[in-house]
Formats: sequence, structure tokens, C-alpha cells
Amino acid sequence: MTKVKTGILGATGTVGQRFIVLLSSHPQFIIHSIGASSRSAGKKYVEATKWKMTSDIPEQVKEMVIKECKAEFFNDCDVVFSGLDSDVAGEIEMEFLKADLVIFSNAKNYRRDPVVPLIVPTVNPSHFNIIPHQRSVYSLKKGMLVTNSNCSTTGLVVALKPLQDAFGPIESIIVQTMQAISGAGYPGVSSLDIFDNVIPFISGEEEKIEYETLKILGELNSNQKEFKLLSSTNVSAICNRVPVIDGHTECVSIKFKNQPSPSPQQIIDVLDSYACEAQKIGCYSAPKKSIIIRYDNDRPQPRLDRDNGNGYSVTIGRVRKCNVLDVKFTLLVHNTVLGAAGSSILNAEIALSKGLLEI
Ligand SMILES: NC(=O)C1=CN([C@@H]2O[C@H](COP(=O)(O)OP(=O)(O)OC[C@H]3O[C@@H](n4cnc5c(N)ncnc54)[C@H](OP(=O)(O)O)[C@@H]3O)[C@@H](O)[C@H]2O)C=CC1
Ligand SMILES: N[C@@H](CC(=O)OP(=O)(O)O)C(=O)O
Repeated sequence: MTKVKTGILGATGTVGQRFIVLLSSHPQFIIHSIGASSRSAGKKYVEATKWKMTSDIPEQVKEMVIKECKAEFFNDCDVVFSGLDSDVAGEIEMEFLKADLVIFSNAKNYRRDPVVPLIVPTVNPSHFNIIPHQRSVYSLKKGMLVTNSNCSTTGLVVALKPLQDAFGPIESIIVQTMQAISGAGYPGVSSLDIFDNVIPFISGEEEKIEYETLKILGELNSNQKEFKLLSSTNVSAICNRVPVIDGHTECVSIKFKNQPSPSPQQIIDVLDSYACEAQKIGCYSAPKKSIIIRYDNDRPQPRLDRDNGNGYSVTIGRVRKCNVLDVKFTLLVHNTVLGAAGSSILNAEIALSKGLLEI
């Protein structure tokens, strides 16, 4: 089988390193080109990177020379994954799109764009249907730009999607996050700030969760050209940084529009039996279970549950009645796997199976 040639932008960063690990053993994709800033360009990967993954740098990547993130250097890639800093992602990703390249981005820059889908692979792959329209807007033959969501939003929508499908619209969502340090990139939050501490502010995070949830759980109009955001759902997010390396924990309370609301057991049954499209079509990275339910009172925990489903599952526990809204629970998502690089990769697998990639 011909492997899909992939490029990685921001390959030296936290998300970029996760891309390297996940792609180095991928049966369909091969790492072909890597890019980062001009500080790293021209250097061998092993020399330019402060490697922070628990496995070693894959042999095939160590000696690769980092390129500048210019479309001309990635023209021969079938797919380009972006883990670029959002300060530069906007301009670079647009240059790549206009060069008719295929980009799967982790950055926030185009998530709100009316012709760019915001796709969590285990939730809303139907939003790929906007791609023909995007291609006509930008006069593209084979290129496209697909974003995946903010890492905390990712965990939240995985839990809400099956509930919305089964029980109808969700009227109110209140979510409090406890987000890992790796979410801030490298070197990120200083140890003097985060050790023995909790920081009750992550710039722009609450606004992203409150907006992105409505786009992802919304739908495409029947003409497949416009996203219809959920309009009658209120989302309130409170975000905290905590001294955890990987894995975002979220305490969620929700109220359904339709009353009487489902019981906690009905909620558990629906979450537990959720099978997403990526699983059904047999995508390589799709977890066997998108949602893993834990029944113990003290789970999920980041250290114990973040690698469930190789980091592609969301783990949910403590599902119970809420005395203010209808139901509350705690969830855990791996912020750099399903919350970042893994989502891009699984999105690319879905695009491949939908025939959207020209290889
Ligand atoms: N960490 C996480 O959990 C999540 C991150 N994201 C998003 O993913 C993206 C990457 O995040 P993260 O990996 O944490 O960030 P890092 O700061 O760890 O890495 C940033 C990367 O961008 C590169 N870069 C910086 N400036 C330039 C430039 N001028 N030109 C080209 N490349 C440049 C860096 O290269 P160099 O090493 O050469 O400086 C590095 O490879 C961000 O947009 C972030 O918001 C999304 C979801 C979760
Ligand atoms: N802000 C997130 C990570 C991130 O970069 O998010 P986004 O891709 O939405 O900017 C965190 O700190 O955990």
C-alpha cells in the first residue's frame, strides 16, 4: 500500500512531538518533511528539539533536517499536520491552503472561519461535507483546511454528543476544567508558578470552550455551505491550570431542554454504548470505545486514565444527579492525543476513507 506522505509544522513543539510519536508507527502515513521556526530550520531534528515524550525520538526522524514552514518546501506532501504556535499559524496555514495543500491544524486561528470545519473525529465527521464548498471558495483542486478543537472542548463534546443524540437539546452546560501543564506548550508555565499551586486563569480558554462547543455540536445547513451553531444552548466554562503533566479533567453539569430529564443510569447506558463513525468505518486510530465509563468513586484520574484507548478515549465517572441542573459528571481527556495531534491524525484517516485526499 502506498503510504500517505505527511509533513509536520511545529514539529519541535509539544503537539509536534506527539505527532512524531503517533505517526512514526502509523500503517498508512509516513513522516516525509518536518518544519519549525527559523531558529530550528536547517538543524537536525535531534539537535533542535527538547524532546519530552516518554518514548525515544523515532530513528527515522532523528536525522531529518527541519525546514522553514513555507509551502514550497512541503509541496510534495499529501497531508500537512500543523502544531504551529497560533501567533504564526494564521499566515502560514493560509499560505499552505492557497498553495492547494491539505492541512489539518491544531491552532485556534481558523476554528471560527465560516468555511473551515472544526472537527472532533469521534464527534462530528459529517462537517467534512463543507469541503467541496471550501474548495470552490478558494479555487482549490485538492487542498483543504480542517481544524480540530481546543483540548478541553474536545473532551466536553465527546461526552455531550451521544447525550444530545439520545435525549435532545442540552439547554445549559457548566464546565470547570483542571488543565495539564503540557497544554501550555514548552517551556510553558514556570515551575515556580505551578508547583504547589492552582492557577485560576488560562487566557482565552473559557471563550473558546463556550464558542467551539456550539459549532461542533451544531450542524451544516442542507446546502452544505454554512454551519448552523447551536442557538439555544448556554455554555459557561471556568478554567484552571493544575500541576498535572498530561490530561485535562473537567467537572460538567448539564440541563436538558426536554423534561423529565434522563436518570443517571440512562445517561451511563448511552455514554457507554456510544460508537462513533470513525470506529464503524474502521479507522486505524479510532479507539474501541470513544467513552470509557468508570464506576469507582475516585475516577477518572489523569495519571491512571489519560492513556485509555491510547489517549483517544474520553473517560467519564461520577455520573450522578445534580440538584441545580439535571446531571453532573467528571471527564478526562488526553490533551495532546485526542485533544490535539491525535484528533488531526484521526481526522486525516476519516478524510482518507471518505475519498477526500488525493494520493
Ligand atoms: N499543548 C496542547 O495540549 C494543545 C495545543 N494546541 C495548539 O497547538 C499549537 C502548538 O502548541 P504546542 O505544541 O503546545 O506549542 P509549543 O510552543 O510547544 O510549540 C510551538 C511550535 O511552533 C513552532 N514555531 C514557533 N514560531 C514559529 C515560526 N515563526 N515559524 C514556524 N514555526 C514556529 C515552534 O518551533 P521552534 O521550536 O523552532 O520554536 C514549535 O515547533 C498551538 O497553536 C496550540 O494552541 C491545541 C490543543 C492542545
Ligand atoms: N489552551 C490549552 C491548549 C491550547 O493551546 O489550546 P488552543 O489550541 O485552543 O489554543 C491549554 O492550555 O491547555
